[in-house]
Amino acid sequence: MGEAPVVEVEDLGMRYGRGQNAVTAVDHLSLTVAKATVTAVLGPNGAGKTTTIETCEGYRRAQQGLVSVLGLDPIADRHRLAPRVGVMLQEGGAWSGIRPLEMLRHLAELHKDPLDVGMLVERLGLGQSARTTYRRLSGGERQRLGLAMSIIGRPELVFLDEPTAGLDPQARHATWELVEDLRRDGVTVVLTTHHMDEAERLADQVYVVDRGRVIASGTPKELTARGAENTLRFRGPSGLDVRSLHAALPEGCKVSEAAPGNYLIEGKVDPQLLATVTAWCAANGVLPDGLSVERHTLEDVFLELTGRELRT
Ligand SMILES: Nc1ncnc2c1ncn2[C@@H]1O[C@H](COP(=O)(O)OP(=O)(O)OP(=O)(O)O)[C@@H](O)[C@H]1O
Repeated sequence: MGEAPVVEVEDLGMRYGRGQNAVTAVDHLSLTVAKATVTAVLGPNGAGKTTTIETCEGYRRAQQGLVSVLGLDPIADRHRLAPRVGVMLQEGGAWSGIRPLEMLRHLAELHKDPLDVGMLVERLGLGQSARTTYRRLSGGERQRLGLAMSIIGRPELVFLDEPTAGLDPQARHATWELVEDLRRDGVTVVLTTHHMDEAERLADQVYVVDRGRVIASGTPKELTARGAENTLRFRGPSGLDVRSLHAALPEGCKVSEAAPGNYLIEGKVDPQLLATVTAWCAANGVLPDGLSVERHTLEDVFLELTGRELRT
């Protein structure tokens, strides 16, 4: 038997409003989070990620199903959970007149063994804004402060709602590194994101959510290994005879001219297939330009499962 899950959501159902105007935000959603792992809840806007995570944080009561956090009930056991769980909300969480440095020092005093305030300020690039009042901080600065506030007390478990939304690349990377350090220190992290690269980079386990339901789950590797294996692309003159190319390839490969002069081959892309394609090109006097074998991404997985782009 492995260790008990840190977070367990079973058959969660959540609706907003009543009667005809009711909106189903979360629909029979189940997920399990193991200790000292990073779990990403990945999905487009409105998929139900925030509602799910807010239920785990004890801000909303589960209308259907069960939610357990560190073996406790997020609402009934709120006071026992508070010192053990860090929460980064999508919006704010600090008073408008307070400065980041004051806020962090204040929180540090409330904890027995806080992280070093200076280290957090430095790592999250908050040095410049450490003495600016909260109301004057940029969205990205507020977000980085929110992250610092959620982890300063060395929680066992952290919930991060869209931790890198709107951050510049440098701040995104600083956030990712911090999350990786948390995992290394044995902290369990649950985050929501609509960036598949973030889920691919950080998560041990990904739950792909759409319209309130989990439509796929697994490690990033497992998820991207399913369905169409790989894609081979090349550019050439437009109007090549794709039927002739298709006939040269093993059964099960799809060939298309995705845009004029842009050719796409989907299927089991192996060295043999690559050799067949280049031989066909040679026989037809075509010099393939920009020939590339592309890995299946979580973005492709989402597209295949829903017929829609992830970033909506
Ligand atoms: N307070 C509310 N009242 C009514 N409907 C709501 C409320 N909060 C969320 N919803 C609806 O519930 C659904 C799920 O929203 P939720 O915020 O959980 O999704 P999300 O995946 O977190 O999206 P985002 O990435 O935009 O935050 C959406 O259709 C949303 O419009």
